Amino acid sequence: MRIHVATDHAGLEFAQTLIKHLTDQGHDVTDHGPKTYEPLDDYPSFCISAARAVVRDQSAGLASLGVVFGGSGNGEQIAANKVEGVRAALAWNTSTAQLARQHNDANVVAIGARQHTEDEAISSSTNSSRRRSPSKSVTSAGSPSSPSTRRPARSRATRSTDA
Ligand SMILES: O=C(CO)[C@H](O)[C@H](O)COP(=O)(O)O
Repeated sequence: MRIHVATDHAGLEFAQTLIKHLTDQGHDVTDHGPKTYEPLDDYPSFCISAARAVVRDQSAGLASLGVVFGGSGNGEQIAANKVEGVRAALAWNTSTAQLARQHNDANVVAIGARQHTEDEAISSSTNSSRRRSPSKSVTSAGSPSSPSTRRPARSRATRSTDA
């Protein structure tokens, strides 16, 4: 499957980890940037680029999905949804990622890198690439975690609403 990934500085390491994971799984991944850490970069252009690519691929009959990362995922979802033909869902656990595919036919998933561990984000991204199937089986995969561009994951009880 083709998968288009975009982020900003807040999700850069998550995005790079996911890209490696998906590439290792045999997916055809396009990185829409940013490629390097720039604390003042902003997410809209990256996310819109990925969203447009998903629509372009799907219009051509190709299996294609998008994943956009940010600190919260909120702005990234909003930006992606500006593109006609995109149905971007904010996933905050594996269940909401699955439901976004099963009930909403989402073609882009937005994930808040500062709200999750990398393992959670990869699980949500991986599961969001699966549409309703007879078995409804899901898998998740782990990955090494690197902390330099993200804040540590907090427990649900202490998690704040910052992006
Ligand atoms: O989640 C986001 C938008 O929804 C951005 O990643 C977040 O706002 C970036 O914040 P900062 O510039 O303070 O690192």
